[in-house]
Amino acid sequence: MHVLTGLAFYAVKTCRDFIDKIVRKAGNLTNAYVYEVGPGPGGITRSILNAGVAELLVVEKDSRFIPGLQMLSDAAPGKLRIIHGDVLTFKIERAFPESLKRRWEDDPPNVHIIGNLPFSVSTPLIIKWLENVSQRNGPFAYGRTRMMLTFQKEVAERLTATTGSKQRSRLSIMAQYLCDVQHILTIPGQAFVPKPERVHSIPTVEVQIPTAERMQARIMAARAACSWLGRARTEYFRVQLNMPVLYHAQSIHSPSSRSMAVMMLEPASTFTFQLGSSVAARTPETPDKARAKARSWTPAEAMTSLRPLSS
Ligand SMILES: C[S@@+](CC[C@H](N)C(=O)[O-])C[C@H]1O[C@@H](n2cnc3c(N)ncnc32)[C@H](O)[C@@H]1O
Repeated sequence: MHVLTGLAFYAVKTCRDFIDKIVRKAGNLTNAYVYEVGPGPGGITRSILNAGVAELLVVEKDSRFIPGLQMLSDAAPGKLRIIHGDVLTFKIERAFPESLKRRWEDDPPNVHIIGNLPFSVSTPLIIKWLENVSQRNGPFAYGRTRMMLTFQKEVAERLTATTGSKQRSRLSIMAQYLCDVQHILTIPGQAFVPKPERVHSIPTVEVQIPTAERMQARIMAARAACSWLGRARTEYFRVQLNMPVLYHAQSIHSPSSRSMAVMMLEPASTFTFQLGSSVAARTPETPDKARAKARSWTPAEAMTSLRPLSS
């Protein structure tokens, strides 16, 4: 049993079969390059190594875990690379061979991120990675790198919250705009040591990056909606929810975590995605042509929730 004081630490202590099951959810890892964040005592690490990976790179901040990880590395020569460092600053984009890189529109690269995320860093880390997705750098310099991550219940609920749900938040909008997020498994609280006081179950969330076409459709959609509103230059518009919210659609093209967080509110996103799909289907040529066509688009009741910003 691993009990550490002064540190938010929950290791998966459950049986090997269950940990293997968690790892299998990441897909076929044979010959894959895997980046594990916060391996701790190496429970998940062992299962990843058993899956026949080409290389597993782990980043662990706490020096107390390094000797145990070193023993695992000795038992699997050339397979496990240990970095004693911080996942928030580690540059994974330089860690794996260049030859693994794929274009965004290609199938995902054979690179996977797996982690039972340290609770204290889970939110800043996922926001950083979402920003990396939008800029196609960091772990996404390899292409649409897949992530299978375990979050505390509250964070997972926000990541997967659908329109209208109570947990719907900036994080939901940002994650679901940039990725397909799927809740794949819930790890029961008793599977952790020490048993979390407040958390009864730990959902594991799979995050996949959408294809370039889907991404393009979303961008066109948002542009089209802005244009329809007749403010193509400034691309500001107001979304009427419970209270009016102003956001800058330009951010869609160069989203930062902060601006992403305040845009793509549900009525707009639902509507713009519908509109965008129609526009994309009719005018597959360029966003500009799509935008021009969008001006003549007559939206139905959905527009009652969207109002042009009065100057
Ligand atoms: C929730 S535990 C998970 C341990 C193990 N993966 C498991 O599932 O049993 C989180 C681990 O992340 C490590 N950690 C915390 N913050 C970190 C950071 N900024 N960079 C790297 N590792 C970190 C902790 O030391 C701890 O080992």
